Order: sequence, then C-alpha cells, then structure tokens
Amino acid sequence: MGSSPALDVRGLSCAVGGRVLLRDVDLTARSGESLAVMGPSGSGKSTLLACLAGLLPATAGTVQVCGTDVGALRAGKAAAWRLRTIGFVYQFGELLPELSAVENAALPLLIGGTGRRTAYATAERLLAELGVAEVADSPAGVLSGGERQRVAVARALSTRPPLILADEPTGALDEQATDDVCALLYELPRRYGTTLLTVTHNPSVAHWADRRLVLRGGRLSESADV
Ligand SMILES: Nc1ncnc2c1ncn2[C@@H]1O[C@H](COP(=O)(O)OP(=O)(O)OP(=O)(O)O)[C@@H](O)[C@H]1O
Repeated sequence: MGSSPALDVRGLSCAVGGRVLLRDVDLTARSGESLAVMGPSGSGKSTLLACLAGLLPATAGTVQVCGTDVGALRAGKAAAWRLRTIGFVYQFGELLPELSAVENAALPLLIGGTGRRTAYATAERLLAELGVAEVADSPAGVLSGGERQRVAVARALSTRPPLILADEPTGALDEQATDDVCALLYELPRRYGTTLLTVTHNPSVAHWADRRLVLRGGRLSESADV
C-alpha cells in the first residue's frame, strides 16, 4: 500500500440501466482522511460507492484503492481483496438477525479464513472498544438502532481495512444516536488511520468530515457551504 493515496479516482463515469449517473468524477483521499458525500436523492451516491468498491464496473476512468486498480481485479480475487481492504456500513446495520453481535462482527474474518478463536477474540475486543460489549451475545435482531450500527462498525473494522464506506449510516437513528455513531465513525481515521467516506443526507453528519463533496448531475465537487 506504501504511499499511494487511499483513494485515487480519475475520470470515473458510470451508466446504470442506460442512464449516466457519474460523469468524469475525480477524487483523491489520503489515509486517515474523512469525506462526506451529499447530493439529491437518486443522484448516484450509492452508485459511486459501488464503483469505488468494484461492485459496479466503470464505463470510463479508473478507481485505485491503496494502489490497487479496482477495475483490473479478476472476479475470483476481487471478493478477497474487498474483504481485507474495504469495510461497509449501511443504513440499517444489515446484520444477520439470528446471529449474535459477536458472530456478526467476526463474520468477515471467518469468511476470510481466520481461525475461530482469533476471529471471536478480535470481534469481542472491537465490540468492547466500541462500547457494546454487553450485547455481544445478544441476537442482532433484538438490538437497538444505535447498538446495531456499533456492531456494524465493529464488523466493518474487523479485518482492519484501510477504507470504510458508510452509506447513510445514521439514516435510521434519532438525533442522539446519530451524534454517538458519528463520534464513533469519525474517530476511526484518528484511531486507526482509516480513510472514511460517508454518504449522507444530513448536513450535521457531513459537518464531522474533513471534506464535504456534493454529487449533482453526475458531477462531484468539493463543497465549503455545508
Ligand atoms: N441496478 C440498477 N438498475 C437500474 N437503475 C438503477 C440501478 N441502481 C441504481 N439505479 C438508479 O440509479 C439512480 C441512482 O441511484 P443511487 O442509489 O446511486 O442514488 P442515491 O444518490 O444513493 O440515492 P438516495 O440518496 O435516494 O439513496 C436511481 O435513480 C436508481 O433508481
């Protein structure tokens, strides 16, 4: 990974269903930097995240994450690369409800081939660090929204990925839980050197980020006015 930027996007365009959603997008971010992407509903923010993660192919341009050209990854290698490079946090946590919090948090490690003892010990430590040790053995389906998001952050961090992509991570939370989850998320760059890119509709969430960007009409631009 060396000194490559955590994110280096050049001339990225993407069309979905015949509609161009991203046009000539450039974006760089360094390790430990936090960015927030805002923009109208349907403007392509989630599509941008999918392109950054190599889940959706670009129609033009390149995406490099920590020096790896995402578009050049072979299908068989992409999943393993994604597992160790990118952590995802979604709006509703997207945990497996029948599994306990600690089982959810350990999943990326288990899928990646880490032994059970190490995977569970890592997951337990992360849950403790994130303030949800007491729900470690509870089924994810009974957790509160705020607890779910903390477990989701633990899961995203479990493989120690250099990049976290968070898509409306506070969209389902009240004001207090939003503040708590933001404090947690935006601490990650400082604590672990993680690069954090958050998609949000909420200006107060975007306000936590080092840089704010707006996606409109397929164009991504820096915004100083949030
Ligand atoms: N697989 C797909 N096939 C066809 N259209 C799609 C597909 N995925 C997304 N779209 C469309 O692309 C547009 C952008 O979707 P996207 O989810 O990226 O927007 P968004 O900015 O994240 O929106 P929101 O803020 O409402 O979540 C939407 O109009 C959506 O319906």
